[in-house]
Amino acid sequence: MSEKVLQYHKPSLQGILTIPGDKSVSHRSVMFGSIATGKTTVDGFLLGEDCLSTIDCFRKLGVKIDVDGTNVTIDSAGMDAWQESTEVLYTGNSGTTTRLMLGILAGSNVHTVMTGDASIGKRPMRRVIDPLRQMGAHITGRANGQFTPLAIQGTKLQAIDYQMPVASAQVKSAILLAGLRAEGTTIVRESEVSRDHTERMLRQFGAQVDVADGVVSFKGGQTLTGTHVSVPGDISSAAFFLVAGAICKGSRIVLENVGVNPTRDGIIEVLQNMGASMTLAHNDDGQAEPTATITIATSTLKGTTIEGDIIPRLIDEIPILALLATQAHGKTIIKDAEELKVKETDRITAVVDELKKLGATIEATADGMVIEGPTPLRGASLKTYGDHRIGMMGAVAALMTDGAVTLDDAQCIAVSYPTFFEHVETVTQ
Ligand SMILES: O=C(O)C1=C[C@@H](OP(=O)(O)O)[C@@H](O)[C@H](O)C1
Ligand SMILES: C=C(OP(=O)(O)O)C(=O)O
Repeated sequence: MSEKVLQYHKPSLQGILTIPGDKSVSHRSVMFGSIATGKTTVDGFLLGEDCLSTIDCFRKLGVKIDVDGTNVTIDSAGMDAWQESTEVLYTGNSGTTTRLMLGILAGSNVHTVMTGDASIGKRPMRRVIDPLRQMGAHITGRANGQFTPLAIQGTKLQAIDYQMPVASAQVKSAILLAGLRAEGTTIVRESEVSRDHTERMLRQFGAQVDVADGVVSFKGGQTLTGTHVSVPGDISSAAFFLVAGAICKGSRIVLENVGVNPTRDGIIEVLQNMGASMTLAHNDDGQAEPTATITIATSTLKGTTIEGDIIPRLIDEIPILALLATQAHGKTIIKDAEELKVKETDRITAVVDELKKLGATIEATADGMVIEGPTPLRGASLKTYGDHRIGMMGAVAALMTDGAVTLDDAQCIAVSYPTFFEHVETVTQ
């Protein structure tokens, strides 16, 4: 654990930031490149610890992966060429790595054992393993497969027609990746659409995927061919600076290369609804994942309600949106977000407890929280719970407080945004 004391004296934020690569897309670029036959080149890769865990897992299966700055090259002879690892595949803090790997490994021809850190050891895996078992997967783990460590014996799979019980791109993606090796057409039905990076990337690697009215159909037995992937900037990382720019007095910052995939852009809609001074310039570069340059300035904000099908489009942004709401006039209600309880930590409890220490008026509900603003924030000692997004929420709050904010563990931020504090320095100078 690395404690960090943050004292910024309420700066005005100015400057331009290029937002680092999207975590979801970076993971998938390595996974798809390792499954595909031939060479895959990736630019803009996120060098966050979670994505490095994904690289490490595939290297242990014998895939050749070179990292040169944010350029990654994956050379694979296809998944039938993978070798059984004598070592346990270690997924660190990454739910995305653990859950998508389950789908991939279920239909492979290798036996693997996979585990992660203490946080991963508490996150539910049956949501993925249940549908995979219906497809014929052989997976065992603690509590009948609910928790890591997990053992996966790759085998032949059959397609399923699956109605998603929760809005989760990790569950959807695991099923689709297993479906690649399954006999028949795999169908995943979503009542609320979750991020669609897997569907987009399958097409980039040459597969055919049909999507209509929340129903994804994918014929098994298709092969993937190596290609080039350009990773957009991560809107979930940009979120911290969007909020910082909106709530710090006298600020105007420009965020370049922000991924604005419509299944991820809920925060833009919320900022607009709350009255933020924000403009978007879309880049018309024909990439699989759309990007934009976003300019944000200090804003007079009003409270809002965040609920229903926008939740999957901003699920990882809720901690920082809660901080934003402490500076908005009136009440902000966040509901339908019980998924927050099964992230790196219980993010409802963590957000409410830590923002209260800063003086916020905030209460937890069964499926979200209610925040009343605007409230001046004061310095305090905060816990991150080892959760990168709680750590960054605390660091952005420190830009507004009179006294210092101390984070008990700032190292956890490197999971998704290793250059976060450098970027804070850039805009506070
Ligand atoms: O598929 C992905 O890359 C992700 C999906 C989301 O999780 P769920 O699928 O559990 O909602 C999100 O919270 C996570 O940060 C990344
Ligand atoms: C929930 C997150 O990631 P993961 O599920 O991959 O650990 C996140 O990045 O906020």
